[in-house]
Amino acid sequence: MVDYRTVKSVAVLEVNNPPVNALSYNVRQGLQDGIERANKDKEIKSIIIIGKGRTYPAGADISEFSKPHKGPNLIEVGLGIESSRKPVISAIHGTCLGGGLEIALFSHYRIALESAKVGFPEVALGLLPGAHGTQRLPRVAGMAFAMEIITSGRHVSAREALQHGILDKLVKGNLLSESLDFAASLPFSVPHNRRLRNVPAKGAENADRIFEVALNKVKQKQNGFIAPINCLKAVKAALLPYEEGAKIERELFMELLTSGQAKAQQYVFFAERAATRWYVSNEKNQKKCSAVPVKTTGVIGAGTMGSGIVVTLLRAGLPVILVEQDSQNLERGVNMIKGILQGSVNLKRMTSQQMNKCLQQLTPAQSLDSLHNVDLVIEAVFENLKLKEEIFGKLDEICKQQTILCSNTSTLDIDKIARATKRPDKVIGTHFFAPAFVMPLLENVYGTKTSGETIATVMNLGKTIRKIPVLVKTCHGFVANRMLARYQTEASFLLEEGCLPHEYDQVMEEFGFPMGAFKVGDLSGLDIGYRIRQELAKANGYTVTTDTRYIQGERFSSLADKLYELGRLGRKTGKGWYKYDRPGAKEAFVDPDVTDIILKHCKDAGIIRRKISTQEIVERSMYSSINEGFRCLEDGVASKPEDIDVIWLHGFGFPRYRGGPMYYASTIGLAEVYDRICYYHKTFPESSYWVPSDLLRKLATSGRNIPMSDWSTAATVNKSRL
Ligand SMILES: CCCCCCC/C=C/C(=O)SCCNC(=O)CCNC(=O)[C@H](O)C(C)(C)COP(=O)(O)OP(=O)(O)OC[C@H]1O[C@@H](n2cnc3c(N)ncnc32)[C@H](O)[C@@H]1OP(=O)(O)O
Repeated sequence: MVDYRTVKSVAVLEVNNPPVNALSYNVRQGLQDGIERANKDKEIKSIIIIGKGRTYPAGADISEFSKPHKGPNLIEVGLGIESSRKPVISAIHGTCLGGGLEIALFSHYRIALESAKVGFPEVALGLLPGAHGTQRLPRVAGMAFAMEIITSGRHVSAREALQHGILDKLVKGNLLSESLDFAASLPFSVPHNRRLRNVPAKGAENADRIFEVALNKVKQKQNGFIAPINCLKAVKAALLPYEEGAKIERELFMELLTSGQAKAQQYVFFAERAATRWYVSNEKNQKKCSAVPVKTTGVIGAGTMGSGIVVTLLRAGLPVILVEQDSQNLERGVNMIKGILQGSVNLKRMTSQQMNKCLQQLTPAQSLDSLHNVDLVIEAVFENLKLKEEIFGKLDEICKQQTILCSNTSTLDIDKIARATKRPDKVIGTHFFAPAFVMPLLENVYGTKTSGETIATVMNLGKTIRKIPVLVKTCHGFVANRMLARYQTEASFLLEEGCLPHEYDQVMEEFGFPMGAFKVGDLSGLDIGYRIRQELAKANGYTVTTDTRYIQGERFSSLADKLYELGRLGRKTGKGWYKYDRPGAKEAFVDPDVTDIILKHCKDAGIIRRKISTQEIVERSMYSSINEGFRCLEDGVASKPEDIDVIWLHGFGFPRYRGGPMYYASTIGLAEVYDRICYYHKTFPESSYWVPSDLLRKLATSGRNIPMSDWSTAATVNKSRL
């Protein structure tokens, strides 16, 4: 795991633990042994630590955090490096992160390739840099920079790291030979100030103010997370004598390590990577199927969704033909695209040149015929099956044989859309989330006949356009909207039973969502849900009015439709579940008119309102969704619980420190979740979604604590084998 060799009078310790040279037990042991051996060897004058392959160590081995500790810990290894009598140089390339950067800061010198990145991403794992990183970074880069880097977890370019004193030298070309030259230029002994423990933290004079500013920022931006706060406290402790600061860092680290948040965030790290791996059958899976190249694309529909998708494709360097029949709508769409890109320039996320390059790749068009030669088309028109079937039928005639046809539908059956073509193997759903140029999730939806090649291509496309692609099977609403429907329905029933929109939203925001369901409703527009309900009614042969209380025996709340019919469409009209200073404004105010509408609605329907507890709001919102999540696993619509969690984290802003709804259920305990679902089923028999999922029942009553990794297989085995 650490190869030891000598080059003239230099010992080279090369970490060899692919893919990212994580500091696993064997690596730590190898580094400790290597430093000792080099110090004992009279011929050796200096020591270089370097990574083999793509990177310098990118951090501790995250999978070891949940296992019993083995071998020397990172601090022991680091202290061994610092106390080495012979100078130790860290030679950095790739991503030098977390524990990797700590090893570099224990070293006496740091030299790096210009392309390297350094950083402390521990905060994203619910941790702090617990091997003295919080004590050492302020000693080279100052309190303010250390607080910013450690609480944001951002990757810092080598150039910026050099400017802030984290690196001593940048080099080009061969890192090892440059490091050997550097080593040859060093004195034989280690100067006092090259051992960072001997250096005071920079910025001590303004430390209190820096801390307060940083604390306010994390409270605003990372509300609910405990790690950023502990990170700040630990960095502040760097003002104390070294041993005292390190002791405080240790206490704050242990507090985090044993917290539920760190466990959830580490689960998310692996879930995000697992979600991009896909398996449908022995023939259709990631290992067997290759993506076809996508060099040219088309998007149909220049509305908000279509324009957002175009921006995402352009930003990834893909040329796009945007088709919209109506010239005014096309112009509006192109202006929207320009506006979004200009916004990125204003925020310094891209340069004007990059924006112009993107715009050169955009071809507006009014006829589908212009798509005849593209590799992949994404249809993003209004959510109407007939319209989509018509468009896919035409595309099938127009596009070359190999073109992959994607629908940005959020609910409709991909098999039905595919049947409108003679190439169902090349038809797939690509469900983007609004705003498409911001939201990281891409829910890819395969139909019965979608080929493995088509799936591989859109999963690959997801990565190319910097989204997190998750694969699910077609059904009404797929995973995201199928589960969300339960969440939203329960929210509307809770209003009827006793909550007000702001009371509900406050509870769910305290749970960790960035916005409660009613603020989200106002943001998306109440007309969207209204149209979907009317379409659904039409398709299923019933009518919905503001007096409707039941639909086909199921309880229904018409409150949202009442607001719609009063012209309260949300932010865009300045009135929705809340009121706003003006149309388009962001700040929501409680509106007494809405309270009156709700109270009258309840009175007319004969509903006696009651006080509803926080626990009931959270349980009904989350457990109804979780029950549906288990059904998705049961039906094979989702292939693993991680996929569901990633969909909620990146599609709906589920709090990362709770892991996702399925992980959250595992922390509550499936037996408890199942009991409460049974209780709500008994209490609300007119809402059939409370019928407990068979899979959940099997898992919850198995008498064993079945790990999440076995939930999907449990869907296919009978109870006796559980
Ligand atoms: C008393 C003792 C106190 C001890 C205190 C210890 C304090 C130190 C803590 C830490 O160091 S925490 C870890 C900090 N580092 C990170 O968080 C980096 C995480 N990794 C990444 O951000 C990325 O992987 C990357 C390095 C930027 C590379 O990205 P890329 O997209 O190229 O590859 P990935 O698909 O993300 O990863 C490839 C492969 O490697 C696995 N992996 C990556 N990092 C780690 C890790 N630190 N530990 C274990 N495994 C890691 C990742 O899961 C992928 O695996 P597969 O999915 O391919 O199986």
